[in-house]
Amino acid sequence: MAALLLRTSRGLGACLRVATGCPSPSSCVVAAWSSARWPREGAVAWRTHAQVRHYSSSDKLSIDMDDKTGVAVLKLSNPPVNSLSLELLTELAIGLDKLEMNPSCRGVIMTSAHPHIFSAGLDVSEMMGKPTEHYREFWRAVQEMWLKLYGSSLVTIAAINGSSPAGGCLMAMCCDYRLMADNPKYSIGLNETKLGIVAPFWFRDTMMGVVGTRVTERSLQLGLMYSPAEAVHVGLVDRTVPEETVFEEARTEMARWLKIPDHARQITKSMMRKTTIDHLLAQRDSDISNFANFISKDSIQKSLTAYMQALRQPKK
Ligand SMILES: CCCC/C=C\CC(=O)SCCNC(=O)CCNC(=O)[C@H](O)C(C)(C)COP(=O)(O)OP(=O)(O)OC[C@H]1O[C@@H](n2cnc3c(N)ncnc32)[C@H](O)[C@@H]1OP(=O)(O)O
Repeated sequence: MAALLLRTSRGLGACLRVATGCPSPSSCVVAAWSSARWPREGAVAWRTHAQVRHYSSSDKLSIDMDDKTGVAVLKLSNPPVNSLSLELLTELAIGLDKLEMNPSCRGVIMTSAHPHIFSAGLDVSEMMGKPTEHYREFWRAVQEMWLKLYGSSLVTIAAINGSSPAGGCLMAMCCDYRLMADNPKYSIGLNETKLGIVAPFWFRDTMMGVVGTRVTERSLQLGLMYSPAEAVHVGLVDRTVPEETVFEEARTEMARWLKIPDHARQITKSMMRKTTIDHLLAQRDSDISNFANFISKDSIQKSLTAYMQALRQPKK
């Protein structure tokens, strides 16, 4: 059973089942079955070039999987700023799920198709002037993307080739390793308080896992955005590299991680992240209600409107 699990159902939950004994054999069987049926008909457009398979059901995200190296490249492609709309979040969760189920996939490099911006974070327009049901659906999609990325058993490397505020920083922090272009014009951080909103506990926990409690407390309260050099200094980014080499450096870093036997690395990763994941899973519905209530408040809607207006002003 352990060997079967490792090959077929590889989320971090499955890794810990291998270590501790599988409490849910039926879910393991379902995962193996859906893996065998992937890709689902109609859901995915396929092209095959030698050993590189391109699959995507959206023009906002491209995923190229190289069967020979076991490395997939996931590129965000939602102009102008790769904001995380409901559609893109949904595509991300589906794409990550497919990679997780693909037995030849061992690692993912996440990057942006657009120069200068990794991701502007959550699409603010999804959080403004919409009915409560929309906020609930949107927030569930944010949670789902986080669960898939933070809970991935694959090696995940963020090749941060531009600015990465808020939800963009969250995605990067979910990865196992972060490389950032050394361009001082770029910045990264959780700036939620500057929009008058509050990063939820699982954003906080993710950041604490990367930079520790003190830096998280200061960064979150002040909504700090860090230059690439500052981000390395506080441990938010592992290293900066010349802008034109971000992707190649990510590949080299990936090769280093792939030298570690998958099962040992996966179980270790699972041990590190399981408590944080379980915390959200236990409070998923109340977290959605909290978000929907908070974001619907008039005062918060006014704050977001003012922030977006300021963003639209010509830059000095
Ligand atoms: C209770 C809630 C808890 C958690 C919630 C939220 C987490 C989040 O992720 S909230 C989103 C926070 N994001 C930001 O604050 C980023 C804001 N954007 C920027 O700082 C800059 O746009 C950026 C540095 C990314 C890029 O700068 P520029 O290249 O100079 O582009 P522009 O600023 O001119 O923007 C172009 C265009 O995009 C619109 N935009 C930018 N960010 C967003 C966004 N996050 N959502 C929606 N739209 C966004 C911007 O308004 C411009 O629009 P137009 O003026 O209509 O062209």
